[in-house]
Amino acid sequence: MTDTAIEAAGLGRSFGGRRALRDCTFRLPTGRVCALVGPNGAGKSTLLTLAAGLLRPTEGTIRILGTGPADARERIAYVGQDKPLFPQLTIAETLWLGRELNPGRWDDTAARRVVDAGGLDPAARVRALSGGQRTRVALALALGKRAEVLLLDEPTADLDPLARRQLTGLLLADAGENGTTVVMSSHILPELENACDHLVLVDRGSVRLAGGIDELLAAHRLVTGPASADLAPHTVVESRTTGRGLTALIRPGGTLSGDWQTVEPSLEDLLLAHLRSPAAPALLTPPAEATAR
Ligand SMILES: Nc1ncnc2c1ncn2[C@@H]1O[C@H](COP(=O)(O)OP(=O)(O)OP(=O)(O)O)[C@@H](O)[C@H]1O
Repeated sequence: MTDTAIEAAGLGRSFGGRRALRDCTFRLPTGRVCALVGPNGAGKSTLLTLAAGLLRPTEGTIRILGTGPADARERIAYVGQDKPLFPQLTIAETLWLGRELNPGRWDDTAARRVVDAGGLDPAARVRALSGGQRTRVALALALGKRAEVLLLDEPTADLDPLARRQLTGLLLADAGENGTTVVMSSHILPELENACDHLVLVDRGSVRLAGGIDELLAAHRLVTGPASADLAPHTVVESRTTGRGLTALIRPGGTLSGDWQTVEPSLEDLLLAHLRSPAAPALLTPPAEATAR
């Protein structure tokens, strides 16, 4: 048994000489629900496909549940953005195939719960489903597999707001009951803030932040003070002069003087400040620190 779901050490992947991912070193403990965020083209899908063993690294290593992704394949469920399903099969036949491909693991109740919650007719053919309905079937297959690590690439992007909330709720309840580790990429920050307890921020192929969301937020302060005040002992992620003086997102490197008004940033404050300041140093809070091999 390992308490590490994913461990990357110096992980990188190039496509035709262009590095999509570089020098990623982080650890994700088991049982966490991890938000994988970053701008378009940051490398999130590349990281998920490396974790799923569908792509090989060109640098470094990635280990899942203490082993290589290929050896962990039965214990991983991956739902990519294209959600490949057989269009000619019905939903019932698709779930039957899931059971046949996962002997000894398949949880029919979990899979059917996802399909039934969307009011889908089991006799409907996949080719007749809408994009959001196909997403539901793909998530039903992933939950039915009873995987220990769920890798979900923008799982809710094509769902309507009600379906998004309902499916996220189902997913989290199922993961909580079974101790499943979930990694999900998304651009919908409020959804992630409510659903996730762990964060990996990728930007331009590099990991910029990794760790528990509470720990990452607690390591930062949003401060406002007079434009002349000194932030020297602290790590400044981003600073701006506004009508109210100087506003900055910092990592305190000691006690802040009385000149500053301070609040804990929101997740959005934290992410946007890091994305606007690509030169700010990366931060991995302790559970996310990995030992480079
Ligand atoms: N198979 C491929 N061949 C060539 N380049 C690729 C391939 N897959 C990804 N890339 C490149 O790698 C970089 C990272 O892409 P990736 O799809 O991982 O980003 P992403 O963070 O998932 O983006 P998005 O939020 O838009 O889905 C991009 O520059 C992309 O063009």
